[in-house]
Amino acid sequence: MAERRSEGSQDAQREESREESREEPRERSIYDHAGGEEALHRLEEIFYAKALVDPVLRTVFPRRQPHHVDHLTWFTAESFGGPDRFTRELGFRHLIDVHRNLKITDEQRERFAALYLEALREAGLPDDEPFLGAVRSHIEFGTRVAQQNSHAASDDELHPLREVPHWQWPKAPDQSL
Ligand code: HEM
Repeated sequence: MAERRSEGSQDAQREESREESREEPRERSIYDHAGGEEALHRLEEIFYAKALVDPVLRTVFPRRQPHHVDHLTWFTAESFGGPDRFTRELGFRHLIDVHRNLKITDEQRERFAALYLEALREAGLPDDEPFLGAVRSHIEFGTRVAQQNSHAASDDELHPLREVPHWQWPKAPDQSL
């Protein structure tokens, strides 16, 4: 039978997790800081539910695609320093292909980014500035790449990115001194 924790040791555990949350975010991967696969999956699920009913995005997301949330989770996990499942199982070329010819408008790109940040809050992911900064820049960059690729009439017009980007923590203010 599992040993029951005494009141004292529960207090110690709570104290320990408070200590952990005070840990400098940049000391671990963005993926671990976010809460790993489970947290990112929750975020993508909330985001996708919003996108599917959004009037601005309805034309690009007319119906639920069964793999969308999983694939988005794999991509984000890999980009944030987690497992490289997206590259191993799908490959970056797949990402280019799915956005081709979508003709994403500025309004759609901006709405996609806004809903993503809304979902981030609702999913209960960390809300410290370094993490929010990393997600904002990741989504800003990613939506621009997707938009450019969605209009490319030939391969020459594609964004030059050819692999899942490895996102970094934003620079701490004191590092720029
Ligand atoms: C950071 C930006 C973005 C990332 C990381 C991303 C990633 C992905 C991924 C992983 C898929 C799944 C492909 C599959 O199921 O195999 C996908 C599909 C798709 N994306 Fe994006 N995307 C981004 C931006 C956008 C934007 C701005 C739009 C349109 C406003 C868009 C529209 C779509 C559509 C329509 C599909 C295909 C249909 C579907 O799976 O629902 N994406 N994207």
